Amino acid sequence: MSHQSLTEFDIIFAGGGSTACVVAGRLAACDSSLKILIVEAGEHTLDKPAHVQLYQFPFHTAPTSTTHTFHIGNPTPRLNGRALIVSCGRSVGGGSTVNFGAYTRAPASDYDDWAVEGWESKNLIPLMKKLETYEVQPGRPTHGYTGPVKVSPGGHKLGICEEFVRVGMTYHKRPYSDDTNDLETCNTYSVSSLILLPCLHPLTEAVSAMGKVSILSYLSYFIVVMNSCLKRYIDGTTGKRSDAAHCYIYNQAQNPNLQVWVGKRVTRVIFEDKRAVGIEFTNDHVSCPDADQSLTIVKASKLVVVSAGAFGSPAILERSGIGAEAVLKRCGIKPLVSLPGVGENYTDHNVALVPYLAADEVVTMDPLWRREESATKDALAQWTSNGKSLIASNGVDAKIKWRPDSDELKAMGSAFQPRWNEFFRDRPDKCVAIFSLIAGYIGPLFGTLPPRNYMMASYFTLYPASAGSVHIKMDENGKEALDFTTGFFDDPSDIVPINFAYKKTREICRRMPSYRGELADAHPKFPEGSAAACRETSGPVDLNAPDIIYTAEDDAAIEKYHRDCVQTTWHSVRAAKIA
Ligand SMILES: Cc1cc2nc3c(=O)[nH]c(=O)nc-3n(C[C@H](O)[C@H](O)[C@H](O)COP(=O)(O)OP(=O)(O)OC[C@H]3O[C@@H](n4cnc5c(N)ncnc54)[C@H](O)[C@@H]3O)c2cc1C
Repeated sequence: MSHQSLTEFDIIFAGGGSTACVVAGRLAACDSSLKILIVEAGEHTLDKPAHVQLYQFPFHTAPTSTTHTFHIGNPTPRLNGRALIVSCGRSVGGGSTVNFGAYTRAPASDYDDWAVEGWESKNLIPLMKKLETYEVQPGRPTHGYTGPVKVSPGGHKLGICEEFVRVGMTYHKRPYSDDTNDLETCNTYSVSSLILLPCLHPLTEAVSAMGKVSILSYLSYFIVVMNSCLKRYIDGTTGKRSDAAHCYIYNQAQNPNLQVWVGKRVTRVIFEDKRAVGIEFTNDHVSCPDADQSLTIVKASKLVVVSAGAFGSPAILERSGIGAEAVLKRCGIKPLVSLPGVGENYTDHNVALVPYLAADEVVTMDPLWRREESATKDALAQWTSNGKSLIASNGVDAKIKWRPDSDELKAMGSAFQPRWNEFFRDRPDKCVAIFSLIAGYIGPLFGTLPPRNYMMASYFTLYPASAGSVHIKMDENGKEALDFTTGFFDDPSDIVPINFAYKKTREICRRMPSYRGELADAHPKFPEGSAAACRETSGPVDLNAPDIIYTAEDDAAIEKYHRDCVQTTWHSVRAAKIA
């Protein structure tokens, strides 16, 4: 889909990622006479297995990948001198074609907090419904049933993830909920689908450990769980990823007025006075390494939309003379509009992925992620025949949107209390972090580990107080570069829930039947003789086992570990303020 016949358009989108595909696709479907151009740095994704098969998402993050753009942050003492690398999608459909495909909606209060008329949750829910076909359960008031984006459980039931939920509900004493994406529900465990029936032991534990309401919730888990699942952007019939490009653009291939130019990097927006009339672009050096870098202009009569994501959009605006005067001056760019917010307030979620050893007999994603030929062949055969199998899975089938209770808040100490009081306490739909289990290993030791089963505890904070920035700068050779400050852990309260989450998720994992110990090389380095020392074991501890007691030295090891290892959740936002 790249008819390069038109030379002048009504509307041009600078950047062809998730947002651009939805908006351009809807405009084209509404009025097919509109001449619309999407200019994208990356390549087409139409029907490419690497994009439509969800299990392949970790392969895109490899350092040699051309479907991600890698941005190197400035080294910071908060991360023990590390220069954190944050990547984002680079192809038609952007992040939606390479991401984990996890269906996670924000709570209603996130929208209401904007306090912008017309953008309250009550006005946005109808649009969210219009977007999706929620294949999971009928008749849910905040979900949609006729939209192009399919939401389903995906291909396979991962029992190991259900262990995480079952232990979480009993040991961590939180109820079960089958829908944590209704814009309200929080602090409940949710699971993929039932494999394990409750044995008497955990049920008895639950009865003694919980109040009456929790017991009812626990019981309801086993009643509703047959229908429930962690949801994914997957078409439940075909088993293919349901991304913005396939759902909004590629399905309009018959419309010659909707054009997508790939391998083109937008340099700036062209203005006449203060009216945007077109864009300037060149060949993208990653997609087309041998092509010339000459500049071309294409005109738009009605609108130019800057839709290049959290990194691309501020850079295009600044190159166009829109931004903070000091930044523009440093780069020798003539100012057009002074907008100091451009490139400021950069935020991302802070994640740690902590590996554990898992039993030989459980099903994990490891054989597929290790690209083992026979496992992949079998899974592909099943997926081709009925859209099911691990090919349509991301390996993440269990999670809790976690809010600390009073004991946990106390255990976290005073450093988090002001943030809790000011931001979370009176907003019960906002969680502090998401804990989840990944059925397999996807960390930096990928490819070097013995071929066995792994599982990873993943925890990321949802509302870090720290913020960074993304600007353009000139390097010592006079070439444009990125001046990127992640801001991670600049606010001292941000690391507190992360440190706590290590301990809590470790307690959950070591009670799971499939637990076989920690992958010690990728855990905190606890001092010699510490009770928290990590090791391989033959099985889990008892559900009632005492928690590990961490000394002050152990706590210091956990904090160092997080400063050394915390990474992006690839949820970069807020860097293209427009007013
Ligand atoms: C690895 C990963 C995992 C994620 N997991 C999830 C998940 O499970 N669930 C979820 O809901 N979200 C997830 N996300 C986040 C989600 O994908 C993004 O929030 C979303 O894609 C952002 O949409 P966007 O349109 O703002 O930007 P993008 O989708 O990033 O699109 C921006 C596009 O602009 C292009 N571009 C940039 N600069 C230029 C330029 N100068 N010229 C031309 N083109 C340019 C880029 O190549 C890109 O295609 C994940 C993201 C990643 C990367």
